[in-house]
Amino acid sequence: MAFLELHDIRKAYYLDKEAFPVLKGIDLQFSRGEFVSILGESGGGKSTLMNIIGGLDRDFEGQVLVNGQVLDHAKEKQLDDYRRAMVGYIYQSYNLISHLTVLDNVLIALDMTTLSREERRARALKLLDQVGLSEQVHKHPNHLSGGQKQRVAIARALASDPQIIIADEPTGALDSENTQEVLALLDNIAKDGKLVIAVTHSQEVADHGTRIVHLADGKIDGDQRLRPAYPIPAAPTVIKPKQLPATASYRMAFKHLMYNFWRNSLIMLGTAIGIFAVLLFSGLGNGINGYIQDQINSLTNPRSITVLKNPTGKRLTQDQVQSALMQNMAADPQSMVLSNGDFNRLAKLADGASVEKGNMIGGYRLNYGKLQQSGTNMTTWNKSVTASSIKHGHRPGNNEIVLTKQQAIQLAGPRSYRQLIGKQVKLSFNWVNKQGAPVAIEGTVRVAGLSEGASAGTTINYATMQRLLRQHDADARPNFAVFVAKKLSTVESTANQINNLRNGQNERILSAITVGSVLKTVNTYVRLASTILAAIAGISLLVSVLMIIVTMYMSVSERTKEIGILRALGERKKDIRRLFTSESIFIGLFSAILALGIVAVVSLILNHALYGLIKYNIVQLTVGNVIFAVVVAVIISFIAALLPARHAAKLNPIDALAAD
Ligand SMILES: Nc1ncnc2c1ncn2[C@@H]1O[C@H](COP(=O)(O)OP(=O)(O)OP(=O)(O)O)[C@@H](O)[C@H]1O
Repeated sequence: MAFLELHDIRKAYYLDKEAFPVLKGIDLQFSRGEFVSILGESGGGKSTLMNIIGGLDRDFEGQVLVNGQVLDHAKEKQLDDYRRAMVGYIYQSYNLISHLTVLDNVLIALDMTTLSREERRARALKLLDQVGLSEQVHKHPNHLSGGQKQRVAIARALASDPQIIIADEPTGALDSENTQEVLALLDNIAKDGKLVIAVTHSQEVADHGTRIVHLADGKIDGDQRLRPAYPIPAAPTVIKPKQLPATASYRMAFKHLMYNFWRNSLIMLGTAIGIFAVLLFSGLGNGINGYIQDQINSLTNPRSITVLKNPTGKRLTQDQVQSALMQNMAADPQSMVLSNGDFNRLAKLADGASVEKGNMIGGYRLNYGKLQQSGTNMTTWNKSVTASSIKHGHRPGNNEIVLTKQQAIQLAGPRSYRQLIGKQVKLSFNWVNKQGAPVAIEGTVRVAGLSEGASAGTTINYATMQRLLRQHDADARPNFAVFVAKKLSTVESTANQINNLRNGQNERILSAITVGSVLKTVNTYVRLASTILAAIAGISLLVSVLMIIVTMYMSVSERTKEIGILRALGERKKDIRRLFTSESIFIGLFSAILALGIVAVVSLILNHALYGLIKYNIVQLTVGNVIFAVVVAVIISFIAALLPARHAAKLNPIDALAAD
């Protein structure tokens, strides 16, 4: 039984539905140990026949039998396995992969065998030594002569120990000396018991083989045996094939990335800028949010709830409470008075650490020497105010007041405003007595400190305020309360309870103001700003994605021939797809690392530059942000590569090999 049989092989190419028959019924039988030369005029169909024998062409009629088994050319997977296990190719134009070294070019065929890493390397080096290239193994193909390139191709074709070697014009591009050497190598391969089929135009080359088959007009018109086939060795070495492992694709993708290092660096830089924008804006979002919280918390104790009388009886929003308070405080101060009953009810609420009484006045005047200043709101010092809101001096003790920096500047001038601390100022305001008649209040207080910042306020010692009011026979009953919760987590629910306290007429009696609800409003704006920033970052990320897509498409068209070579070696569509997706994932991953580096430097600079101004690190990246950026980078680079990789995998191996 012949090792390889061709039965009635027919093939036509179609141009606008018109058939151009190239092979018109080929019947041939080949045995191992033969060195067969296929001769014929140009365009006679020799390469077409080789593609069919080599399992690259699936579109033909007739049967190919290997070892008595029909090769089902309808099944692509079976042909992949056949090429991987059985066929080694040698081409006229060598078809080496330019970005791999000589050694790696041979190793790619060995990646699809069950040999261990060391065995693969040892075999590749041995084969390169046999073809006389042991000194050149670390060179890239473009540093070799034509003869040397063809010898690398022979070593690669032999690497996985295939039984059939197909050589399409193997000496076509070589001088006579190299031609002789290559022919001797091919003869040696046949001597090892392999089937060598070489296509040639040259009678001289054909005469070196054991048999010449002549092809003319799509048919065999001569089959001449020059000498007997070589005997087959008793126990041939068998190297078992296996499918390409994923790690081999990753390795190759990485090597390609490194080979085009500078070009890829630019692409990675471009992608990194997109990821950097995402990271920076997330970090800024965190920082601004944290800064605002910090500012508010430093001015106001977050566990405190300011409680006011609700003169409307209805539910009020925080804004309504503020404006109702202002109106009532001016028009009818007594409507805002909190009764002992109110305080008792507050004291009974769960989770209360303390309930404090406070007085708040609407309009007042301050006099220092000849200068006067009027203010709109002053409260007694209470637990909702934190000591850190006082930037100079200290909290108001007995007979003391804390002014805002602005007030101090108006009273003492921008240069010497701080010297106001410790000085006496005259405080005057209008209030009412218990009967509701107006009373003018006047007293002298010492400036204890100055508050500064967005929510800086004027505060006076509670006992001092009480004394001032009583001295003038004014109504000294408290008009606000400060409830401090034990836990931050219950502040909002307690505030709700306070808002829901009702009198006998089922009217709401109190309104609660918490810093949490102020924070909520602020956070809404911060979130809005963050969303806008995220959208900008998203756009730059989209540009990055498009860049990767374009790069990958360019890469596929540049590497079309390589795709053909890999398919001829037995790689599956899946392997080709993975080659490109993994390269893209590497780009994404390295871009993310680069972006992290850039954002680390930029945030360091920004934080350093702004710290002096705001005493806060304005860019704050969390581990979550970093993980998110890396994951997003990997996912988008994978998605970006899907279409180009699919396109690469779908290429017809014969067309890919024919690419320039
Ligand atoms: N993909 C294709 N589409 C259409 N026609 C094709 C295609 N490939 C080959 N042909 C035609 O089929 C014929 C046989 O081509 P083939 O390459 O097999 O010839 P060949 O004997 O190897 O020629 P050469 O010795 O010049 O390489 C030629 O006329 C060629 O133009």
